Amino acid sequence: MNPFKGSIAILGSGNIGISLAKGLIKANYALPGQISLTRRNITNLNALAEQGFVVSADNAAVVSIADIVVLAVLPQQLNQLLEQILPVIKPNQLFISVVSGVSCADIRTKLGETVQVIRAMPNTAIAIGQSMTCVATDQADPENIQEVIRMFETVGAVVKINEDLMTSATALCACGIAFFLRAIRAASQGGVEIGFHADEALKMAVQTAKGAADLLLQMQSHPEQEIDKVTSPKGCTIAGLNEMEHNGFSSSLIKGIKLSAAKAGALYTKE
Ligand SMILES: NC(=O)C1=CN([C@@H]2O[C@H](COP(=O)(O)OP(=O)(O)OC[C@H]3O[C@@H](n4cnc5c(N)ncnc54)[C@H](O)[C@@H]3O)[C@@H](O)[C@H]2O)C=CC1
Ligand SMILES: O=C(O)[C@@H]1CCC=N1
Repeated sequence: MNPFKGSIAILGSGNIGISLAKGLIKANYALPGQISLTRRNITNLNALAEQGFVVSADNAAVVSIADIVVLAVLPQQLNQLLEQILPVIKPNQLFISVVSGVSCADIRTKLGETVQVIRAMPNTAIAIGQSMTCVATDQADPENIQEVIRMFETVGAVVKINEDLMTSATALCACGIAFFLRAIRAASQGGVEIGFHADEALKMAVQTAKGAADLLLQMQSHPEQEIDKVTSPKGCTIAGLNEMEHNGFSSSLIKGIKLSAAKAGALYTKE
């Protein structure tokens, strides 16, 4: 892998900003000294400073020297942040926004038409190189799109999508981590009811979920193909599965994902 040579500023180093920083280091995309992390209260970044990351509360200072700027604050915190950095941005500077519900055009409206804006929607598994990241832009240059795809490919899988699907990607992939985690927790709770200690039930549920995901990834098969191999006629799997469906298992996931997507599209207020 060809490491990135420039400097990266991650503005808003909370859950996803820190996960991204850790993932990029783990993947050898950059060295800690190439990555500046900002946050309102930087004492929360002491451990990362000790690992060699540049830590600062001064967004404008780090943007003024950055080749790539990652916007990783909450949607409701974005306008104030953009006002802070507006005086120091450089023409054609590359901005990667992971902020949900904010378009490339929204960001250019605040920073000016010369900046390059690409949106990325990773998930927290980026910290261990297992993100599903969707990337979209309206008018960024192809070489910048390639660099952003390369960056996120070092920390998981990447799909380039149309920008109008970014809120859907937020629900399915970024929120999706939480949905699958809750499913694993529920399975482990079921495991406790049928006789296992909580720790062993969780371990069994986690490995079983991992096996299910890996089956699909490695066999390139459809979930129902794999389900058909488990459901013996008159057996216990189909009995359990149908009971779950009678109680709305698939329907509940579908409805939750639809609601998340609608909410993701309404998180940002332009003014
Ligand atoms: N958490 C997740 O799994 C994902 C989150 N996102 C998006 O990433 C963004 C951040 O989400 P989280 O990391 O979960 O939120 P968070 O609340 O953990 O992190 C945001 C950070 O920004 C800092 N911040 C706020 N204003 C600032 C400013 N002016 N200057 C510097 N730092 C500032 C806050 O102190 C906080 O540490 C959101 O827009 C969210 O929609 C996208 C994909 C996944
Ligand atoms: O819950 C949220 O709003 C953010 C966006 C995607 C994941 N977390």
